[in-house]
Amino acid sequence: MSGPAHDAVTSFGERLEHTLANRGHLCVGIDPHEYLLERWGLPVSAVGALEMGLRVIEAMEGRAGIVKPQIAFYERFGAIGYKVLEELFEAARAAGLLVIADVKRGDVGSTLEAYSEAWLAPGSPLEADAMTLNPYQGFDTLRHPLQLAEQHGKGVFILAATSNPESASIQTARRVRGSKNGRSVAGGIASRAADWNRDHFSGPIGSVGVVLGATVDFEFLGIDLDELGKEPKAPVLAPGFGHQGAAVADIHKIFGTVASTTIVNQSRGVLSAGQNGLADAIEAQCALLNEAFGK
Ligand SMILES: O=c1ccn([C@@H]2O[C@H](COP(=O)(O)O)[C@@H](O)[C@H]2O)c(=O)[nH]1
Repeated sequence: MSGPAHDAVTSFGERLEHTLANRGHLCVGIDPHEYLLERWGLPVSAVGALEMGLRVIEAMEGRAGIVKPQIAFYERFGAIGYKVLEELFEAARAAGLLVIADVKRGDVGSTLEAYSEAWLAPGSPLEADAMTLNPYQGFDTLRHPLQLAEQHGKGVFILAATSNPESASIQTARRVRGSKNGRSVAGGIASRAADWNRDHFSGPIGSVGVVLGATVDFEFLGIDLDELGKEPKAPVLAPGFGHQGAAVADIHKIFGTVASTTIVNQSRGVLSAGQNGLADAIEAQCALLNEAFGK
Protein backbone atom coordinates (compact mmCIF):
# COMPACT_ATOMS: atom_id res chain seq x y z
CA MET A 1 0.00 0.00 0.00
CA SER A 2 1.31 3.41 -0.80
CA GLY A 3 0.13 7.00 -1.26
CA PRO A 4 -1.53 9.44 1.08
CA ALA A 5 -4.59 8.43 3.07
CA HIS A 6 -6.50 11.38 1.58
CA ASP A 7 -6.02 14.03 -1.08
CA ALA A 8 -4.04 17.08 -0.07
CA VAL A 9 -6.43 19.77 1.12
CA THR A 10 -5.90 23.42 1.93
CA SER A 11 -5.92 23.57 5.69
CA PHE A 12 -8.25 25.80 7.65
CA GLY A 13 -5.14 27.56 9.02
CA GLU A 14 -4.04 28.45 5.49
CA ARG A 15 -7.49 29.70 4.57
CA LEU A 16 -7.67 31.72 7.75
CA GLU A 17 -4.25 33.23 7.10
CA HIS A 18 -5.49 34.39 3.69
CA THR A 19 -8.71 35.81 5.14
CA LEU A 20 -6.95 37.66 7.96
CA ALA A 21 -4.47 39.19 5.52
CA ASN A 22 -7.04 40.18 2.90
CA ARG A 23 -10.27 40.76 4.77
CA GLY A 24 -9.09 41.59 8.26
CA HIS A 25 -9.67 40.22 11.75
CA LEU A 26 -13.34 41.06 12.26
CA CYS A 27 -15.84 38.24 12.70
CA VAL A 28 -19.46 39.27 12.73
CA GLY A 29 -21.59 37.20 15.06
CA ILE A 30 -25.15 36.45 14.02
CA ASP A 31 -27.04 36.31 17.31
CA PRO A 32 -30.72 37.02 16.64
CA HIS A 33 -31.76 37.85 20.19
CA GLU A 34 -35.47 38.50 20.53
CA TYR A 35 -34.96 42.19 21.38
CA LEU A 36 -32.71 42.62 18.34
CA LEU A 37 -35.25 41.06 15.98
CA GLU A 38 -37.82 43.46 17.36
CA ARG A 39 -35.45 46.41 17.02
CA TRP A 40 -34.81 45.39 13.41
CA GLY A 41 -38.56 45.26 12.77
CA LEU A 42 -38.39 41.51 12.09
CA PRO A 43 -40.68 38.76 13.35
CA VAL A 44 -39.43 36.74 16.32
CA SER A 45 -39.34 33.54 14.28
CA ALA A 46 -37.00 31.43 12.19
CA VAL A 47 -37.89 33.59 9.20
CA GLY A 48 -36.91 36.73 11.15
CA ALA A 49 -33.65 35.08 12.22
CA LEU A 50 -32.92 34.10 8.62
CA GLU A 51 -33.61 37.61 7.41
CA MET A 52 -31.23 39.07 10.01
CA GLY A 53 -28.55 36.58 9.00
CA LEU A 54 -28.90 37.38 5.31
CA ARG A 55 -28.73 41.14 6.00
CA VAL A 56 -25.54 40.60 8.02
CA ILE A 57 -23.94 38.63 5.19
CA GLU A 58 -24.92 41.37 2.75
CA ALA A 59 -23.49 44.11 4.98
CA MET A 60 -20.20 42.23 5.32
CA GLU A 61 -19.47 42.38 1.61
CA GLY A 62 -16.15 44.13 1.02
CA ARG A 63 -15.76 44.69 4.76
CA ALA A 64 -15.23 41.48 6.71
CA GLY A 65 -14.55 37.83 5.91
CA ILE A 66 -15.55 35.72 8.91
CA VAL A 67 -19.05 35.09 10.22
CA LYS A 68 -20.13 33.25 13.38
CA PRO A 69 -23.76 32.21 13.54
CA GLN A 70 -24.75 31.43 17.12
CA ILE A 71 -26.62 28.18 16.60
CA ALA A 72 -28.66 28.45 19.82
CA PHE A 73 -30.70 31.29 18.36
CA TYR A 74 -31.75 29.03 15.45
CA GLU A 75 -32.08 25.77 17.37
CA ARG A 76 -34.81 27.30 19.53
CA PHE A 77 -37.09 27.29 16.47
CA GLY A 78 -36.70 23.52 15.97
CA ALA A 79 -36.59 21.95 12.52
CA ILE A 80 -37.32 25.19 10.69
CA GLY A 81 -34.46 26.83 12.61
CA TYR A 82 -32.08 24.21 11.21
CA LYS A 83 -33.56 24.61 7.73
CA VAL A 84 -32.87 28.35 7.73
CA LEU A 85 -29.35 27.72 9.05
CA GLU A 86 -28.67 25.58 6.00
CA GLU A 87 -29.80 28.47 3.81
CA LEU A 88 -27.67 30.91 5.78
CA PHE A 89 -24.56 28.75 5.49
CA GLU A 90 -25.10 28.48 1.75
CA ALA A 91 -25.42 32.26 1.41
CA ALA A 92 -22.28 32.77 3.53
CA ARG A 93 -20.34 30.29 1.41
CA ALA A 94 -21.52 32.00 -1.78
CA ALA A 95 -20.28 35.30 -0.34
CA GLY A 96 -16.84 33.73 0.24
CA LEU A 97 -17.05 34.01 4.02
CA LEU A 98 -15.43 31.64 6.50
CA VAL A 99 -18.24 30.22 8.60
CA ILE A 100 -17.65 29.35 12.27
CA ALA A 101 -20.57 27.38 13.66
CA ASP A 102 -20.75 28.37 17.32
CA VAL A 103 -22.24 25.14 18.66
CA LYS A 104 -19.94 24.46 21.64
CA ARG A 105 -20.35 20.71 21.34
CA GLY A 106 -18.83 18.30 23.84
CA ASP A 107 -19.68 14.72 24.85
CA VAL A 108 -18.19 11.28 25.21
CA GLY A 109 -15.94 10.72 22.21
CA SER A 110 -18.23 8.34 20.33
CA THR A 111 -21.13 10.80 20.48
CA LEU A 112 -19.00 13.85 19.77
CA GLU A 113 -17.97 12.01 16.62
CA ALA A 114 -21.56 12.33 15.35
CA TYR A 115 -21.77 16.01 16.33
CA SER A 116 -18.57 16.77 14.48
CA GLU A 117 -19.78 14.92 11.37
CA ALA A 118 -22.83 17.20 11.39
CA TRP A 119 -20.79 20.43 11.40
CA LEU A 120 -17.53 19.50 9.68
CA ALA A 121 -18.07 16.62 7.25
CA PRO A 122 -18.04 17.67 3.60
CA GLY A 123 -21.51 17.39 2.11
CA SER A 124 -23.30 17.54 5.46
CA PRO A 125 -26.33 19.87 5.23
CA LEU A 126 -24.84 21.92 8.08
CA GLU A 127 -21.23 21.89 6.85
CA ALA A 128 -19.28 24.86 8.20
CA ASP A 129 -15.61 25.82 7.96
CA ALA A 130 -15.09 25.46 11.69
CA MET A 131 -17.00 24.63 14.85
CA THR A 132 -16.60 25.42 18.52
CA LEU A 133 -15.94 22.52 20.91
CA ASN A 134 -16.38 22.09 24.65
CA PRO A 135 -13.45 20.08 26.11
CA TYR A 136 -14.78 19.74 29.64
CA GLN A 137 -15.39 15.98 29.30
CA GLY A 138 -11.68 15.64 28.65
CA PHE A 139 -9.44 16.89 25.87
CA ASP A 140 -9.08 13.38 24.46
CA THR A 141 -12.81 13.21 23.68
CA LEU A 142 -12.03 15.74 20.92
CA ARG A 143 -9.89 13.36 18.90
CA HIS A 144 -12.45 12.72 16.14
CA PRO A 145 -13.29 16.37 15.35
CA LEU A 146 -9.58 17.19 15.40
CA GLN A 147 -8.87 14.39 12.94
CA LEU A 148 -11.84 15.37 10.79
CA ALA A 149 -10.58 18.95 10.72
CA GLU A 150 -7.14 17.82 9.57
CA GLN A 151 -8.55 15.47 6.96
CA HIS A 152 -10.99 17.92 5.39
CA GLY A 153 -9.33 21.32 5.84
CA LYS A 154 -11.67 22.34 8.63
CA GLY A 155 -11.02 24.20 11.87
CA VAL A 156 -12.03 23.83 15.49
CA PHE A 157 -12.08 26.34 18.32
CA ILE A 158 -11.81 24.76 21.75
CA LEU A 159 -13.20 26.58 24.76
CA ALA A 160 -10.22 27.40 26.99
CA ALA A 161 -10.69 30.68 28.88
CA THR A 162 -14.20 31.85 28.14
CA SER A 163 -15.37 35.45 28.33
CA ASN A 164 -18.09 35.01 30.97
CA PRO A 165 -17.21 35.98 34.56
CA GLU A 166 -18.49 32.64 35.93
CA SER A 167 -15.76 30.75 34.07
CA ALA A 168 -13.04 31.29 36.66
CA SER A 169 -14.61 28.92 39.21
CA ILE A 170 -13.82 25.95 36.96
CA GLN A 171 -11.21 27.14 34.52
CA THR A 172 -8.69 28.33 37.16
CA ALA A 173 -8.76 24.95 38.96
CA ARG A 174 -5.34 23.27 39.05
CA ARG A 175 -4.72 19.91 37.42
CA VAL A 176 -3.33 17.20 39.66
CA ARG A 177 -2.64 14.52 37.04
CA GLY A 178 -1.33 14.09 33.55
CA SER A 179 1.29 15.80 31.45
CA LYS A 180 -0.07 19.26 32.27
CA ASN A 181 0.01 18.61 36.02
CA GLY A 182 0.00 21.85 38.02
CA ARG A 183 -1.43 23.97 35.22
CA SER A 184 -4.86 25.55 35.37
CA VAL A 185 -7.63 23.69 33.54
CA ALA A 186 -7.83 26.51 30.98
CA GLY A 187 -4.03 26.59 30.58
CA GLY A 188 -3.86 22.82 30.16
CA ILE A 189 -6.48 22.88 27.42
CA ALA A 190 -4.78 25.72 25.56
CA SER A 191 -1.48 23.89 25.86
CA ARG A 192 -2.93 20.66 24.41
CA ALA A 193 -4.27 22.69 21.46
CA ALA A 194 -0.77 24.15 20.91
CA ASP A 195 0.74 20.63 21.06
CA TRP A 196 -1.80 19.34 18.54
CA ASN A 197 -0.93 22.13 16.07
CA ARG A 198 2.77 21.42 16.43
CA ASP A 199 2.28 17.68 15.89
CA HIS A 200 -0.21 17.85 13.00
CA PHE A 201 0.30 21.07 11.05
CA SER A 202 3.07 23.09 9.48
CA GLY A 203 3.07 26.67 8.24
CA PRO A 204 2.35 29.87 10.11
CA ILE A 205 -1.14 29.02 11.45
CA GLY A 206 -2.55 25.73 12.71
CA SER A 207 -6.15 24.63 12.36
CA VAL A 208 -6.82 23.94 16.01
CA GLY A 209 -7.87 27.16 17.67
CA VAL A 210 -8.88 28.16 21.15
CA VAL A 211 -11.61 30.40 22.47
CA LEU A 212 -10.10 33.07 24.67
CA GLY A 213 -12.40 35.80 25.93
CA ALA A 214 -11.13 39.33 25.41
CA THR A 215 -12.45 40.13 28.89
CA VAL A 216 -10.16 37.59 30.57
CA ASP A 217 -7.03 38.14 32.66
CA PHE A 218 -4.90 35.46 30.99
CA GLU A 219 -2.28 35.38 33.72
CA PHE A 220 -4.96 34.71 36.33
CA LEU A 221 -6.48 31.99 34.12
CA GLY A 222 -3.05 30.43 33.55
CA ILE A 223 -2.98 30.93 29.78
CA ASP A 224 0.47 31.14 28.22
CA LEU A 225 -0.03 33.32 25.13
CA ASP A 226 3.60 32.82 24.07
CA GLU A 227 3.09 29.06 23.91
CA LEU A 228 0.05 29.59 21.63
CA GLY A 229 2.06 32.07 19.57
CA LYS A 230 4.77 29.58 18.53
CA GLU A 231 4.42 28.38 14.93
CA PRO A 232 2.17 26.97 13.80
CA LYS A 233 0.32 29.57 15.83
CA ALA A 234 -3.05 28.72 17.30
CA PRO A 235 -5.94 30.71 15.89
CA VAL A 236 -7.82 32.48 18.67
CA LEU A 237 -11.55 33.08 18.54
CA ALA A 238 -12.11 36.07 20.80
CA PRO A 239 -15.57 36.97 22.00
CA GLY A 240 -15.99 39.62 24.67
CA PHE A 241 -15.50 42.73 22.56
CA GLY A 242 -18.19 45.40 22.35
CA HIS A 243 -21.24 44.45 24.35
CA GLN A 244 -19.22 42.48 26.95
CA GLY A 245 -16.86 45.39 27.46
CA ALA A 246 -13.49 44.77 25.79
CA ALA A 247 -12.24 47.41 23.32
CA VAL A 248 -11.13 46.42 19.85
CA ALA A 249 -8.37 49.05 19.93
CA ASP A 250 -6.75 47.06 22.78
CA ILE A 251 -6.23 43.91 20.72
CA HIS A 252 -2.42 43.96 21.02
CA LYS A 253 -2.52 44.80 24.73
CA ILE A 254 -4.93 41.91 25.38
CA PHE A 255 -3.62 39.22 23.02
CA GLY A 256 0.09 40.05 22.70
CA THR A 257 1.90 37.40 20.62
CA VAL A 258 -1.35 35.91 19.30
CA ALA A 259 -2.95 39.20 18.21
CA SER A 260 -1.91 38.33 14.65
CA THR A 261 -4.07 35.17 14.69
CA THR A 262 -6.93 36.57 16.74
CA ILE A 263 -10.43 36.65 15.30
CA VAL A 264 -12.31 39.54 16.84
CA ASN A 265 -15.95 38.64 17.31
CA GLN A 266 -18.63 41.32 17.54
CA SER A 267 -22.27 40.29 17.76
CA ARG A 268 -24.56 42.62 19.74
CA GLY A 269 -21.93 45.38 19.42
CA VAL A 270 -22.76 45.72 15.72
CA LEU A 271 -26.24 44.16 15.50
CA SER A 272 -27.63 46.74 17.91
CA ALA A 273 -27.00 49.41 15.25
CA GLY A 274 -30.12 48.07 13.50
CA GLN A 275 -30.59 47.16 9.84
CA ASN A 276 -29.82 50.63 8.61
CA GLY A 277 -26.79 51.23 10.79
CA LEU A 278 -25.23 47.77 10.45
CA ALA A 279 -22.87 48.40 7.53
CA ASP A 280 -21.51 51.55 9.19
CA ALA A 281 -21.09 49.74 12.50
CA ILE A 282 -19.10 46.98 10.79
CA GLU A 283 -17.07 49.57 8.92
CA ALA A 284 -16.25 51.37 12.17
CA GLN A 285 -14.94 48.14 13.77
CA CYS A 286 -12.86 47.43 10.67
CA ALA A 287 -11.36 50.92 10.84
CA LEU A 288 -10.38 50.41 14.49
CA LEU A 289 -8.78 47.07 13.65
CA ASN A 290 -6.96 48.48 10.63
CA GLU A 291 -5.54 51.20 12.82
CA ALA A 292 -4.50 48.67 15.47
CA PHE A 293 -2.70 46.59 12.83
CA GLY A 294 -1.21 49.68 11.15
CA LYS A 295 -3.05 49.13 7.85
O1 LIG B 1 -16.40 32.57 25.87
C1 LIG B 1 -17.29 32.79 25.07
C2 LIG B 1 -17.58 31.91 24.04
C3 LIG B 1 -18.54 32.24 23.13
N1 LIG B 1 -19.25 33.40 23.25
C4 LIG B 1 -20.25 33.68 22.19
O2 LIG B 1 -19.82 34.81 21.45
C5 LIG B 1 -20.91 35.67 21.18
C6 LIG B 1 -20.68 36.99 21.87
O3 LIG B 1 -21.74 37.87 21.64
P1 LIG B 1 -21.68 39.44 21.99
O4 LIG B 1 -23.04 39.92 21.66
O5 LIG B 1 -20.61 40.05 21.10
O6 LIG B 1 -21.36 39.56 23.42
C7 LIG B 1 -22.15 34.92 21.65
O7 LIG B 1 -22.63 34.16 20.56
C8 LIG B 1 -21.64 34.00 22.73
O8 LIG B 1 -22.39 32.82 22.85
C9 LIG B 1 -18.97 34.26 24.26
O9 LIG B 1 -19.58 35.34 24.40
N2 LIG B 1 -18.00 33.93 25.16
